[in-house]
Parts: sequence; C-alpha cells; structure tokens
Amino acid sequence: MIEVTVKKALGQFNLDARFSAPQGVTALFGPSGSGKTSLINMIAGLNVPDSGRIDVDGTCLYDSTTGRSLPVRKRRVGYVFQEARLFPHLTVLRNLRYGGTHDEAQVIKLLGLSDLRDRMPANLSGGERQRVALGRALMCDPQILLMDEPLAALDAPRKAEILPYLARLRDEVSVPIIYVSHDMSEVAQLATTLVVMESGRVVASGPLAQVLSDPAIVPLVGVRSAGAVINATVSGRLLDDGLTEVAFSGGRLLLPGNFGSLGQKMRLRIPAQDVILARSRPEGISALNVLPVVVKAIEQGKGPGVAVRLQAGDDMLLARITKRSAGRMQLARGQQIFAIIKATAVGREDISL
Ligand SMILES: Nc1ncnc2c1ncn2[C@@H]1O[C@H](COP(=O)(O)OP(=O)(O)OP(=O)(O)O)[C@@H](O)[C@H]1O
Repeated sequence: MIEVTVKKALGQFNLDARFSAPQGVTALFGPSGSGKTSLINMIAGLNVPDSGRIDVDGTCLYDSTTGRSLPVRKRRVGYVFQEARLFPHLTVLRNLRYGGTHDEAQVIKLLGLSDLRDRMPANLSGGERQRVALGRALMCDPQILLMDEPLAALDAPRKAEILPYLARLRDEVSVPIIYVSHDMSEVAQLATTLVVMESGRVVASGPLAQVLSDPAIVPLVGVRSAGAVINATVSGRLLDDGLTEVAFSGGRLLLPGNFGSLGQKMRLRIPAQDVILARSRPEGISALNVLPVVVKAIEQGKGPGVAVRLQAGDDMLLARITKRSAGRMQLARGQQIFAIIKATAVGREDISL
C-alpha cells in the first residue's frame, strides 16, 4: 500500500497531491508540467515536500508532523528514467551489479538478460538498455520502483517488446511500482491503479477500469486517451478472415489479427471515440461487433461532446458521441441500447496478453 499526501511550492507552481494505491502498478498520468516527476522525486527523497506524509508498505518515508525524512539511500528506491543511464565502460552484468546483487539469477531470468550479460551498452538496442536499467534498479532490492516515462524514448516496436517484461514484473515481483506516463495505451496495458494529475493536483484516482469508465474522465485525459479497459479471454479464431474472437462478461468481440492462444486472458482498451450507439440493433452495417448495453451515466462536456458510461455484462464501456446525437437519440439513464465497435478500432497497442 502506498499513501501519499504532499504539498510543495516550486516557484510559481503549487503541488498539492494526495493518493493511495494498493499493490501493483500505479500509473501517474497527466499533461506535461502537471507535477508527475516532482511527485515521484518526493517519494524518492530527491525533493522534500513543504508538508505531508509518505508511507510505502507500512514504512513511513516522510512525515512533516514528526520531522521524519528518511535520506535517499535509506528509502530503498529503484529509479528508472527515460534514458537508461548505463555506464558505457561496463558490461551489462557489471552494470547490473552496480545496483546490488539481490536475486541476480531471478532478475536476469525475469528480464531475459542472460544472452546480453557480456555485451557493452553501446551494442544494445534502446529496449534492451531499458531492460538492463530495470534490472539494475531491481538488484538494489527496492522497496518501491519508480519509473519516469521509461518507454518514452523508444519507438513503437521497441515499446511493444519491453511491455510484456513490465507486465511480468507487475505479476511476479511484489514490489510496488509507480509508473509515470502520458501514453494511455501503455497505462491501460500495465496499470492496476490510475492517478490522473492536472496542475499539481490529483483530479482522479482509483482502480484502472473504474477510473477509465467514468465519463467525467474524458476532459481530464483528453478525447483521444479516453476509453474503457476490460478483461477478456481468447475464445476463437477466424483464420481465413485473420480475426480473433475474445469473450468478456458483456459478450464476444471480433478483433483484427491472430494473437494469444485459446483460453488466454487479456486486457483490452476500447477507445471511447470508436464506440457508436444505436437505439435498436442495426442491420446491414460493416461493423462486426454489436453489444447490448445499458446506459449508466451521461456526462455533458464543455464542447460538442457527451461521454456515456455503458454497462455490458459486469463490465463498463465508455462512448464519446456528440451532444447532438445524444439529443436525437433521447439518451437517458437506464435505457437498453446497442454499442457498435469496429474491429479495427482496437489496435495491437490496446491489447495486453
Ligand atoms: N525546482 C523548481 N523550481 C521551480 N519550478 C519547478 C521546479 N521543479 C519543477 N518546477 C515546475 O513544476 C511544474 C511541474 O514539473 P514536473 O517536471 O513535475 O511535471 P511533469 O508532469 O513531470 O512534466 P513532464 O511530463 O513534462 O515531465 C513545472 O511547471 C515545472 O516548471
């Protein structure tokens, strides 16, 4: 459990943030300059708050009321930055050991580093370098891992290569992770808890699926980043059509590509702007996925948009349509309607196996 309540004036900027998060990956999401790095630097001990309290798994790192502020080296923090910051004159193994020697064999296995052990950093790809930086952070036996946009400098294929390692870390190592990012597909693949920041404040926080299906989130994360996350299972294959069928509590969806194995569990992000709504079941349309849903909430934006929370089985979806369409459809809470999702709306970066 992580519990953070901090205040700090940084020049003209006021950080006044509070959140708590259980085990797993806590994503800090927000626009540039919203205070994400300042906040994790306070957890690391690199910045001292003006007031507040920081607890990680029962250890108090900072408490302004008692004057307690553990020095950086005693916080047992593993920090991974956007750039790997490896020592160029040391092999991968020596770079790893620079962090410490905790669970060396397990860390090397977990991050798939055994073939890279004797390589020099200059001969590694960007993704491999980040894996080594991650390994080095783990070898110091951290009580918490802080990652500040660790994938931001990588291109899409390199990102896709490293994300499964991060998911393994989340599932197999019991170290809480705070993960700063402004890429929602990355966050949707990894996070357990989502904390959204704006102008130094936490404007939304909670379990990922819950926060992302809240219609009020759309203006906070932006129309393009809004979209619900659901858990599904690979349930079939249409090989001739190059489609995969997945099942979730609200029905079945056909998605492009062949991914996963039958029965494999996955996480799926469905972008809100790609969900179309209909009062009756449409016929003769090209979209492959039509789901019966119930309108749970409607949130009017400041502009022409409306965000609609939909219940599909036990899961929640989010749709972003225009105010004009909502008016024409006479949308109301409790209504039974249909959500239409184009198969191609869900990209490979929205699927996490
Ligand atoms: N020591 C400081 N003195 C004055 N202002 C500061 C200081 N440190 C940070 N700031 C300001 O605080 C704000 C938040 O910065 P911070 O780096 O925490 O944001 P961020 O959300 O991590 O942004 P990015 O995504 O661009 O990294 C910025 O406006 C920054 O200029």
